[in-house]
Amino acid sequence: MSLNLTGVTLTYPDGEDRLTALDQVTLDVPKGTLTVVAGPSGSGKSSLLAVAATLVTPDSGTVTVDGTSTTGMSRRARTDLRRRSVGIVFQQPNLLASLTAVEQLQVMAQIDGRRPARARGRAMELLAAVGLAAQAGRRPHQLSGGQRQRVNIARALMNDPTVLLVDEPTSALDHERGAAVIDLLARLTHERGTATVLVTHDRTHLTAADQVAEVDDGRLTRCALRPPAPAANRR
Ligand SMILES: Nc1ncnc2c1ncn2[C@@H]1O[C@H](COP(=O)(O)OP(=O)(O)OP(=O)(O)O)[C@@H](O)[C@H]1O
Repeated sequence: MSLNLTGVTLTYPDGEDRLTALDQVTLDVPKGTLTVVAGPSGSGKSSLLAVAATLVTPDSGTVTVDGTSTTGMSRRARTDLRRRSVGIVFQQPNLLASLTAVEQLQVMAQIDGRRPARARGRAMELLAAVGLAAQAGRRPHQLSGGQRQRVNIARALMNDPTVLLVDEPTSALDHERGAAVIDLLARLTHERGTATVLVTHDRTHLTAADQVAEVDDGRLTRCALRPPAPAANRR
């Protein structure tokens, strides 16, 4: 398993009381599979993603990323684990206005102290993987919303993460472009072997999932792993 949550409970302060955002959530996300987490607004989807990203420490339960339990880890160790093993795609691409598509990716490698020439090669390879090789020199304002989200996804893959966490990536896109982004995420997950968690309120995205997890009021109400399709049918 590349990502495992076991008995995770997370509460937030709520006046005199505590609000339970996640209630005893247990979820396994194997490598090379796409888990779609669906649920209504306020059900705990973003909280689940924040805990899985090790950005928020749960009150109880364990989070294991790439075989490493995060229980009792220092903040520094969690940051290192995140940089090494986790890619995060936020809802809004948050691209830097002055940088070209390829530079958006290279910046990630520079932060990690990798060699610029190698980083450029990897950035170009990833842009090609998301269908944007020809747009590598364009700045964000010269790209469509769907293309910007593709750059965002490619950027999250720069550190070759084992775990890919994606928060509502299609909220700013029309249905057709949104579906294309979800198909892309499923393909990249299978090709690159990431353990991917996609959070959405759009139930049409469930069809792309290898595993469907439904959250309601902080509880996992359904979690079903689909049998893999015959090899010939998989893209
Ligand atoms: N920082 C916080 N402090 C207090 N309560 C919070 C905080 N963040 C979230 N909550 C509450 O925790 C619950 C779960 O919120 P969460 O953001 O995880 O839901 P969600 O399913 O992602 O919702 P949405 O689809 O609207 O983004 C909600 O009741 C929310 O109000």
